[in-house]
Amino acid sequence: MERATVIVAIDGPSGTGKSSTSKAVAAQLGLSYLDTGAQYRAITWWMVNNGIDIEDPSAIAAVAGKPEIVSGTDPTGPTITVDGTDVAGPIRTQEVTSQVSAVSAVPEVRARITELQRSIASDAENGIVVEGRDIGTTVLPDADLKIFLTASPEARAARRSGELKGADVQSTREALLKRDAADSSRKTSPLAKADDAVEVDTSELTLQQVIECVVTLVEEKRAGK
Ligand SMILES: Nc1ncnc2c1ncn2[C@@H]1O[C@H](COP(=O)(O)OP(=O)(O)OP(=O)(O)O)[C@@H](O)[C@H]1O
Ligand SMILES: Nc1ccn([C@H]2C[C@H](O)[C@@H](COP(=O)(O)O)O2)c(=O)n1
Repeated sequence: MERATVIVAIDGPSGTGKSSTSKAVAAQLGLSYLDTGAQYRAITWWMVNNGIDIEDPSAIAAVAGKPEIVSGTDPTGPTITVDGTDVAGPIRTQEVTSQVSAVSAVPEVRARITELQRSIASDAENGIVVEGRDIGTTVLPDADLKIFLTASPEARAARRSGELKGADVQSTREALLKRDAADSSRKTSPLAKADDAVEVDTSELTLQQVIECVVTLVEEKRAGK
């Protein structure tokens, strides 16, 4: 029998296609969509804007509860605001990207954002696709379906360089690997594949093929297979 709601967790390193895949799958299946990386970027943006010393975890922890972060979960037009300000653009700057791993490693930040993520997921009436680094392992360990996307560093760097309009592939590759290493080695809920996640290597797949693969997995779950 087909189940009414479905919770899908999609994790993986940077540039493996989590956001593109999750948005498309959610739109196709009528589910909500949550980009948890955008939430960590938003809190990092707030820390930078408020002059918080990013090198000092206790300073970050002391103010982790202050910013109000609101995520819109329509996959065709996801939104993110901090204290009512639209930060969808500013959270993608190099300044934020280079500091987000340090901010997201602070346990008080993770506790705050994890609580927000669980609340958004439980409010999603038709189900939700939630993408990030620790969704299957920590945020939603009871998700109906867990996917772990991977891709070679070369494929990921080529994709990102294309997005950044010809940025140097080698330095893009190094920056990706540096962020992955920081995200995988932090003590609190590091980037990791859940034991029961389905791993999909996207290196040789088109985005459309990855989307079809995930849609099929969700439909099988919904059908109770
Ligand atoms: N299978 C694929 N083949 C080719 N390009 C892809 C594929 N999947 C995603 N892309 C492209 O790669 C880039 C990165 O994808 P996306 O932002 O979805 O990755 P991500 O895993 O969410 O990254 P991050 O964790 O850094 O936010 C985008 O330009 C996207 O269009
Ligand atoms: N569940 C998550 C999602 C993201 N992060 C951190 C680590 C990433 O480097 C950063 C930005 O994510 P992106 O926009 O690249 O997906 O946010 C995390 O710790 N946990």
